[in-house]
Amino acid sequence: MVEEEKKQRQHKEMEEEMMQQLRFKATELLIREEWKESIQVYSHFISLSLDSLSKINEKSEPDQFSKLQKSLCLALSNRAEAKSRLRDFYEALEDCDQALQIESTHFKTLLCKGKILLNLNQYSNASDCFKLALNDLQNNGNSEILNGYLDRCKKLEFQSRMGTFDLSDWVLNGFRGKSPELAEYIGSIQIKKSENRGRGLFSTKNIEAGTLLFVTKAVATDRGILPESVEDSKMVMWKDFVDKVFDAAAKCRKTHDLICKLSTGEDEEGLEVPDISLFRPETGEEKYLLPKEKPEMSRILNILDVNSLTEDAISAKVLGKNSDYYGVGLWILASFVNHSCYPNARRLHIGDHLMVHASRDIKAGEEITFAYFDVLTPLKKRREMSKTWGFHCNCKRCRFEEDMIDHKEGLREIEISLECGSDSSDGVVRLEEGMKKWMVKGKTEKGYLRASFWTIFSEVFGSEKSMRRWGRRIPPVEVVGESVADAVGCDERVLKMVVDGLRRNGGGVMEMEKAMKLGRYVYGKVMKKNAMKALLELSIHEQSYYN
Ligand SMILES: C[S@@+](CC[C@H](N)C(=O)[O-])C[C@H]1O[C@@H](n2cnc3c(N)ncnc32)[C@H](O)[C@@H]1O
Repeated sequence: MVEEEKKQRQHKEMEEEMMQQLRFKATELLIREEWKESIQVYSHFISLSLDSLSKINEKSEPDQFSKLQKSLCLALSNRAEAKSRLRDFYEALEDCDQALQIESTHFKTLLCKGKILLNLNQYSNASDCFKLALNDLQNNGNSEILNGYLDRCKKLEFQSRMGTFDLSDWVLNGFRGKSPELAEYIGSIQIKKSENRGRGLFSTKNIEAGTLLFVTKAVATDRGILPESVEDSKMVMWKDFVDKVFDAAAKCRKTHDLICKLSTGEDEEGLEVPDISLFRPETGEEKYLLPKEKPEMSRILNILDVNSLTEDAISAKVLGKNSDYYGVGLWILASFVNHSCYPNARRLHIGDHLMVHASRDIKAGEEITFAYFDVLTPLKKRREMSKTWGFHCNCKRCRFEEDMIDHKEGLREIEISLECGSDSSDGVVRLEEGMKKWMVKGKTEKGYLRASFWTIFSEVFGSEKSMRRWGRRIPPVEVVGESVADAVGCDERVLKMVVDGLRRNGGGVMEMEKAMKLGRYVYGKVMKKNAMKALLELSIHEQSYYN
């Protein structure tokens, strides 16, 4: 009997020794930031601890039980930290919850959980964690850090609720340092059926130009500065990007299910119309679930073909990056926005966030659209581009121009001379005089046509020689610019030309106000006046600024 007891004690001691060594090893790997290896060792330790705990009677061996529980809690907490570093957020949250079941106020775990929730845009849940940690006695000396996190949660929660974003400091600092931390936000929008274009995003009230419509964080992005072999590099980036999206869908049920709601380009009319509340940052399972099934690679590829956006597209603006920068990404809510050749929204890329704002005034119930390709081009070119996207754009502007080209003499000739690349600067005069002859009276319709022949307008307005020749026979730059901006939304090129023109003409306060108005169309109301002024300066000197 004594012999048996001795054997048992020896076995137990050996087991304890082994666990101690495992714990040391795992901690060492964690300190060395070898996350994967550390997770493996912690997992071994955790399963041994659970096994030992199941064999101990809590009542007869309370000290041993409590000691084991404590080290299990710490191991779960550390494994959560390592998993979160690998962005396995949902698995990490499961570990946090298990640790908190053992010790509901465990400081390290609450801090880790709060940081993960903040990353997942669950600001108020994150805030609850930091508050609990702040109340905990173990937080000795960490109050400052916790209060810092609480302030961030408060700021992001406010942004997310009110849609008040301010990029002024970052802009005025010349985009130095990390891009500002942004919340996700959903303004006055809803998803509805769009006539002949599957589903689309619609405004639920009248919206003023510049107002933010939504801010959303990428599921995944891939970016870089493009070297010489551009196409090869784009292919490598695309593969990397596909893997990241697949990985994100495999790790989280909510992401997987939302991605699966996106169009694969087939049978769009029959697709379900999801409720906008599904996309709110705080909507989500309390339990952090893995997808029911593995994502289907062929489906993901089709979805990415139809929905991924490039950051450097002409209809977008990436703040704080130089011009040879290329980025591709998937932003779920933005994937419900259809294209129009007279779009009323624009996108701004800040870090991983996409901010979409009204680039013209939008009426309640109107569909929100942005341009998938350059819309400052003639109808024929736009037709070619929408074909490569797999659809035929039948928007009001396209229908109007089709009718004009078919019935008004002279318009097709201007288009052809522009296509031939010959000196077509007289085209602006032919167009302006043609519009009088063709009885094009509306400001919007004039804006449509001027937008289509933007290239020749910019050539004439940009050349002193052409201005001397044609200048008196065409409207001033700000009239043309404003009509284009009001009809098809402003664009950086339009803005630059108008600001240049105003400056050349010695623009005063009124002119500056006009430029500021166009600036808000391009960048949205996300910065104060002085930052916008600095940005307008940059749009003029962009080349020298980045060199
Ligand atoms: C990013 S999705 C936009 C949302 C999509 N309508 C849906 O129901 O999920 C892009 C697809 O929408 C359709 N689409 C977008 N703009 C369109 C337009 N102007 N005319 C026709 N179809 C359009 C095309 O099928 C395109 O491949």
